Parts: sequence; C-alpha cells; structure tokens
Amino acid sequence: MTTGSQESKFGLKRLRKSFGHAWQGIRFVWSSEQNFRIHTAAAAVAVALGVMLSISVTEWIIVILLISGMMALETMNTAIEKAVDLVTPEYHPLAKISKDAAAAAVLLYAIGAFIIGCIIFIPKILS
Ligand SMILES: Nc1ncnc2c1ncn2[C@@H]1O[C@H](COP(=O)(O)OP(=O)(O)OP(=O)(O)O)[C@@H](O)[C@H]1O
Repeated sequence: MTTGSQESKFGLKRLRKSFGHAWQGIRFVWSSEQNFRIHTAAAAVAVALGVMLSISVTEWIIVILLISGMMALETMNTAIEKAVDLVTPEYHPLAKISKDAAAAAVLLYAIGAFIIGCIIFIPKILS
C-alpha cells in the first residue's frame, strides 16, 4: 500500500513534471547558447552523412553517443556558467577557473568527437 506522499514522489505526474523541467532547460540552451545551436547543426550534418554513406549499426551507435554526449556536455557547461554567475556576479579567479574548466571539457570532447567522425566518415567519402 502506498501513501499519498509516496505516490507524489514516484508517480507519473512527477515524472511528467521532471521531463517538463528538462524540456525548459533544452529550450533555454537552444535560445541562449550559440554553441549549442552550432553543435546541433554539426549533429544534423553527421546524421545526413550517416544516411548518405550508409554507415553500420555500430557506427550509428558511436555517432549517436557522440552527438548526445556533446549536447549534454554543452548543456552542463551552461548550467555551470549560470550557477557561477549566481554565486559570483563579480570577477573572481575561482569563477574564471570554473568557467574555463567547464569550457575546456566541452572543447576536449568536441576534439575527440571530430577525430572519431573523421575516422568513420573520411574513408567512406574517399572510397
Ligand atoms: N565572474 C567571473 N570571474 C572571472 N572570470 C569570468 C567571470 N565570468 C566569466 N569569466 C571569464 O569569461 C569567460 C567567458 O564567460 P561567460 O560567462 O561570458 O561565458 P560564455 O561567453 O557564455 O562562454 P561560452 O562561449 O563557453 O559559452 C569565462 O570562461 C571566464 O574566463
């Protein structure tokens, strides 16, 4: 038997509310972050190339993991930037380190994703 409070903790309504908050987060990064829109455009190019070059199931899994990882990391970068702005609106060396490190994480992943994309697509384009 479940109590009312358990129901509100695990119910469908709560799940829908969580998705609603996440959707608001996606809308925010889309409208406010140019980098997120650039990554989305790059993802669309990768998907188009995947279809045109008939990549394998394993390659699709890798491409989808790279795209979702890139988007998630960019979204997390925005979350860190906003949290830092909330705590320290003024200049602070630790705020700089925090934002620079978050941006570095995005850059490192983007470099890896680009290299893997080249490994998957270039041989197919050249053949
Ligand atoms: N409060 C602060 N104190 C110190 N340095 C800061 C602060 N806010 C921003 N910076 C510096 O300015 C850079 C850009 O920060 P900003 O918040 O404008 O992010 P952004 O331009 O949206 O970055 P991104 O292009 O990665 O989304 C940071 O990486 C950091 O080096």
